[in-house]
Amino acid sequence: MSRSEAPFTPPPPEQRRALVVMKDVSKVFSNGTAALTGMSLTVNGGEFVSLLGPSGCGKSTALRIIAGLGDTTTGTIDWPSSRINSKGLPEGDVSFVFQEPTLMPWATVFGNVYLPLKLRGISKAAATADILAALDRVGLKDFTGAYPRELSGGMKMRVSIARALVTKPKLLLMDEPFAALDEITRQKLNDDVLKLWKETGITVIFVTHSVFESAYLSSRIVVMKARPGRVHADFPLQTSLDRDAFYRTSEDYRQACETVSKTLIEAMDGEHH
Ligand SMILES: Nc1ncnc2c1ncn2[C@@H]1O[C@H](COP(=O)(O)OP(=O)(O)OP(=O)(O)O)[C@@H](O)[C@H]1O
Repeated sequence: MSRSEAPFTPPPPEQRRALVVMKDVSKVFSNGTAALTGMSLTVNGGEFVSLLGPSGCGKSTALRIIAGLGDTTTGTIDWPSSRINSKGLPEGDVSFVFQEPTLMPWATVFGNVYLPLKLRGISKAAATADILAALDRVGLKDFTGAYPRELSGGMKMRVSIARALVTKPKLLLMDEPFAALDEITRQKLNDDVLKLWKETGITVIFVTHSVFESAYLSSRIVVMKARPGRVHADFPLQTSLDRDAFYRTSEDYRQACETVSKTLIEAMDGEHH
């Protein structure tokens, strides 16, 4: 990537309308586990927010609740800038990418990306342009006819991202999407996701265990604390540099990693390792 590109900057104010507002959310599972308590978080349009924290601090639970994949015990989730359906969910505005690509092995790359549109009753002919555009975005337009077994782990994850993008969501929720990939593939996918974020203006909430990954990707970091899960720290991460291979070896990045790392250690203070 050339150094002449615009530096990494947070989205302009007009994009920064609240997209999702989690207010005082608690979650107690039926076995009595208090996964979240009093969690409040407002994510604005155009942000790239990483949720970071020790194992079991409720990152996935928070993401699933935002996605409507689980109820809150108390508290509310509001979508101030979305149209809400009868289930209280923002119709079509949210997509989820899991750690496992969860592709259908019997369907081609094209068929896998078609699925969310098929479920909405859209014909293949009407969906084709959007499917190809989503595959192009993740660099897979030459693999439409391939089957998942023919793809590498990174490519499978790209298909999973294309499937999430094909519905043109405002918000992309990613739960440790690259944790199972090797380091080089992971860095490549980090760059691809950043490019996607910059080019489309999509809002991302990204769950990760990695200080380095969160410091590389995010415009804002939310560090959570465990037992019960809650927000420990919430801060923006700005830099004068574009985030690319040069950024990875820059002083700005080193400082960002140090800040995130110190905050994470604070959040884990008192835990037994
Ligand atoms: N369906 C469930 N039933 C009971 N307890 C659950 C359930 N799902 C999660 N938990 C518990 O809730 C707490 C938060 O879990 P969660 O998976 O949200 O944490 P996490 O921060 O994403 O963890 P990790 O980083 O290890 O993935 C944990 O103690 C977990 O064991």
